[in-house]
Amino acid sequence: MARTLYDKLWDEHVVHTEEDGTAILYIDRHLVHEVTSPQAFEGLREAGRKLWRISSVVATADHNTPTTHWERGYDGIEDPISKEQITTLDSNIKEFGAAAFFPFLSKRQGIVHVIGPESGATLPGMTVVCGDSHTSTHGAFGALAHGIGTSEVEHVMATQTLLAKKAKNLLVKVEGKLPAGCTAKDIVLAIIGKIGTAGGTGYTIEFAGSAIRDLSMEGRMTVCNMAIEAGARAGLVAVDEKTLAYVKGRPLSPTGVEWDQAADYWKTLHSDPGAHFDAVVELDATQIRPQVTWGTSPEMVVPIDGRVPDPDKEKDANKRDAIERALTYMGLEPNKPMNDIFIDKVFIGSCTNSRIEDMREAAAMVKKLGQKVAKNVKLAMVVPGSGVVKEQAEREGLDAIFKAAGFEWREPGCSMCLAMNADRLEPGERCASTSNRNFEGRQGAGGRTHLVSPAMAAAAAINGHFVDVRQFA
Ligand SMILES: CC(C)[C@H](C(=O)O)[C@@H](O)C(=O)O
Ligand code: SF4
Repeated sequence: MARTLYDKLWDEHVVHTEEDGTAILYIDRHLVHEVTSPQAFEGLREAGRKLWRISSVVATADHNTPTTHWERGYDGIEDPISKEQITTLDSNIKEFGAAAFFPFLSKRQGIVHVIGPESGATLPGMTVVCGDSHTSTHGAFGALAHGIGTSEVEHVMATQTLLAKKAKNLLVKVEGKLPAGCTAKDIVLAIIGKIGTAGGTGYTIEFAGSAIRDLSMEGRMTVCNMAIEAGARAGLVAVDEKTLAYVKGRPLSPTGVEWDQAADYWKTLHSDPGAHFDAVVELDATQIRPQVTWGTSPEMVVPIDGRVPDPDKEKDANKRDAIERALTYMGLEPNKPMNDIFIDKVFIGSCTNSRIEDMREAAAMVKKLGQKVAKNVKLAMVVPGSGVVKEQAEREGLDAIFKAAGFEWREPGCSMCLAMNADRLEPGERCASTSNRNFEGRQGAGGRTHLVSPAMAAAAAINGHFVDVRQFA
């Protein structure tokens, strides 16, 4: 029978299925970070258990790590809770072991969803879990990847399996050539704008179509990263030659005969012709414009040449309330053109957009505009997703472009994506951010977040307000 990519990955990992559909799924890769692992390790310790398969664990510290003053070492971590989470991860990995550990200050440290693919820990065909909702990112490799809760983290550590129920299949097809100036981020924001943040609930989304195939692996990761913001726990892209080319030669990738065998199998990881999807959504890539969120949910998004919505034009009372609440929080007037919105800060980073291609995209825009960060912008920061990305960007001279224009070039980590470290918005501050969540208080209490692509963020930094980057393409 013709199967979807999701069906294939599921079938390959099911150990047992109960009559009610609850299944036991074998887990190949367990990514671990400092926020959601302490209680799980503690649980193992209390029960006198070990990791079921040490070689499946890859760990890093990312959410709490500072992005400045690494020369001060652990003393540079000012918040005591942050420091404790980071040192606890160090001691847990020392006690329990891991296939690879990239601790704070190490060269390959970085955001878990950046270092997984980068180190070859994420491979096609795997089941990948992590106590983190943006684990969906890894689906870009044709891997079944999703976030799990802390008690599930302990379950996977102890048994290498997870209790799960199969989701339905949703195909999101994006066909056509993306206009110049538009990026993977604009594709995924446009998808969420269309289907809403609950559109993917209960589904695993396969992203397909020529516009997805045309994306680099970095772009596909950006799209899958936000599958969770569309309500789906997992997003997928079929394996192709780009997937194999990205994976080849990574530190944890197979080599020699094992590579050949794996690659033969990986090439089968696509939906069969005629496979059944429970729902299909289609988007015309040629119609996509640079996207900017105006509200407090990723679905509250419009194209840059659009306007802040007017609640008076909304007939549905609940939706009208939601718009009004969001506008009050965001401090925005109805009908205001998006390109008239001035900003206070710019954050280029996060597991959505902190890979080398994102750094290049932002730096290219800065170079093209040839000016400094606008006077009204108090802080424009670029936070590479990992030490490896940072090093590569520096080899290419991207840091120099940013610094010359007045951007701060920081150390890797989650940073101002969710403000668990010292990087945050002050109440009322407005930020152009390349991250994935614009919830109230996400980047600091009272902070106002607008989600955009790296090119859009860079152009906003220079102009002091949002601008349509298509004019520079
Ligand atoms: C801290 C972690 C549990 C959380 C997540 O699950 O996604 C964080 O990474 C986020 O982006 O909100
Ligand atoms: S960068 Fe942001 S979204 Fe990604 S894992 Fe870190 S906090 Fe979560």
